[in-house]
Amino acid sequence: MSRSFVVLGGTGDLTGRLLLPSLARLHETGVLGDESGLLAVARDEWDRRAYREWARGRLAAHAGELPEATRDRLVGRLDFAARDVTDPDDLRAALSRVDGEPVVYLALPHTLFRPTLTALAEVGLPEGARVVVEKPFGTDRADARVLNELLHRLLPEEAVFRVDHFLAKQTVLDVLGLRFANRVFEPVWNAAHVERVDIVADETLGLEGRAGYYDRAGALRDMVQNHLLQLLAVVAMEPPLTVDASSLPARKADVLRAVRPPADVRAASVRGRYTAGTVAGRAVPAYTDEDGVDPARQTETYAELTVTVDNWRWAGVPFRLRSGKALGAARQEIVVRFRPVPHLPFLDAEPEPDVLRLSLSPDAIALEVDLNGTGDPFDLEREVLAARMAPHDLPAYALLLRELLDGDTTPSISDVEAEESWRIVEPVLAAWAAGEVPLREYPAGSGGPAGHPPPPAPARPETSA
Ligand SMILES: NC(=O)C1=CN([C@@H]2O[C@H](COP(=O)(O)OP(=O)(O)OC[C@H]3O[C@@H](n4cnc5c(N)ncnc54)[C@H](OP(=O)(O)O)[C@@H]3O)[C@@H](O)[C@H]2O)C=CC1
Ligand SMILES: O=C1O[C@H](COP(=O)(O)O)[C@@H](O)[C@H](O)[C@H]1O
Repeated sequence: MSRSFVVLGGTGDLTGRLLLPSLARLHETGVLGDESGLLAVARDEWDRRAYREWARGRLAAHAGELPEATRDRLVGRLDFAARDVTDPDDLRAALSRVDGEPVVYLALPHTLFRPTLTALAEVGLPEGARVVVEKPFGTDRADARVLNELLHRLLPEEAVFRVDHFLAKQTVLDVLGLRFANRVFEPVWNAAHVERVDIVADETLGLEGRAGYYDRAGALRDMVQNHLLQLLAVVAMEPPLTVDASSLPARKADVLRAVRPPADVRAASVRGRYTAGTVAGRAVPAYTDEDGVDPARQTETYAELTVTVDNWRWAGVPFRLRSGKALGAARQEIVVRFRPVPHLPFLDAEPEPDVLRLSLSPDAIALEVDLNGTGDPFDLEREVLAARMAPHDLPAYALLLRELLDGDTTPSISDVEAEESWRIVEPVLAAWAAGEVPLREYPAGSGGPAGHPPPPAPARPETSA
């Protein structure tokens, strides 16, 4: 049976910047066979020719490394339907354009998942269909529950793919290898040896024309509720029996169940929004001056949250999650800080405890340790044992699309995880909405809201081990 790929939200930023380039790669490698139909759906009054022109431009901008002939082969296969996907008749008409088992990808603003799945449940899907839902999975926990019910009415859980592309990033996959394929880390991977964990996703990008989605999401829903909590889950989970769809999501779900939201949201969270500034020499307007932003929504572009994982392994260890837009420096990393040694046999020395940095961009791992220096043999000096990984053959989105086209849900978020993640952030969203935590302003290009510096930068430029 042939497969078709249907993107609902086929003119959006995600489709143009990440999905089309990934599809072009997969088409080239044969994962996406020539028999597969490719259909994009959005409300724009375009025809197939106009859509192909748009797609050609997106591919030139975001997949320039692929030969033009490769990009053109994908473009030549694209079909477009100008339809409202929340309308069952429109959706039925759009789906009737493809044959075979459809993979229906909801590349839509999160507020549209419910009306779209409701329409899809009315239209129905053929045997063998799959549904892919982007993040954040709904608007809150109640909405996520409804989404899960709608999905389960349509399909078995094995045919549902809740996307979190951070799970397909190389360093995140490397955390599994590092922890579970080596003897040295796991014995110290617990509260007895780890003092704190920082999970950071600082971006230099601003809104990038995405107000339609972002202004109703904000940094907490856009990054913390999903990507950063998934990183926390991968770092903190118990060893899975096997790295597969039955074990990995279940072990992550255990961690998320154990995460305790902060009792004092005011003390444990920071909420910020950028004002006008300069990022890497580029003038950035204030968030509130961006097209489509409604300042009355008080949407945050910076979110920070500290939680604990209340289980045997992690009791008492703070996990600080932080993400912001239009910051001065881009940084994506997981930083594991170890406790000091129980007794230091070096008189007068006050070394920093060990730090393990797992960098997602670029993909690199660095262990900062204290060694006897090159000068006085009994003095301590900070050294960095570092490894930088060559890029994966496939970028994260292409890897995810390959897995979902194969029907492997190992890197998917389970229904339980999706709902638990909302449970964790909901008290924070409620406190923020009630104005209990001030919305602090920070200039674009700065380090974030004043008084909340990022975790210390690496000890010194990395050298390859
Ligand atoms: N952009 C990114 O970097 C990333 C985005 N994501 C996720 O992807 C999803 C989409 O984000 P993004 O692409 O940025 O959002 P955009 O606002 O850029 O795109 C939304 C798309 O949905 C379409 N759409 C909206 N309403 C309807 C409707 N009723 N019927 C049919 N089509 C509709 C829009 O077209 P039109 O309005 O013309 O109908 C457009 O094609 C979000 O869930 C986001 O979290 C995930 C990772 C990265
Ligand atoms: O999901 C999202 O992720 C991107 C950051 O992902 P990256 O792979 O480019 O690091 C973020 O910019 C966007 O706001 C968010 O929707």
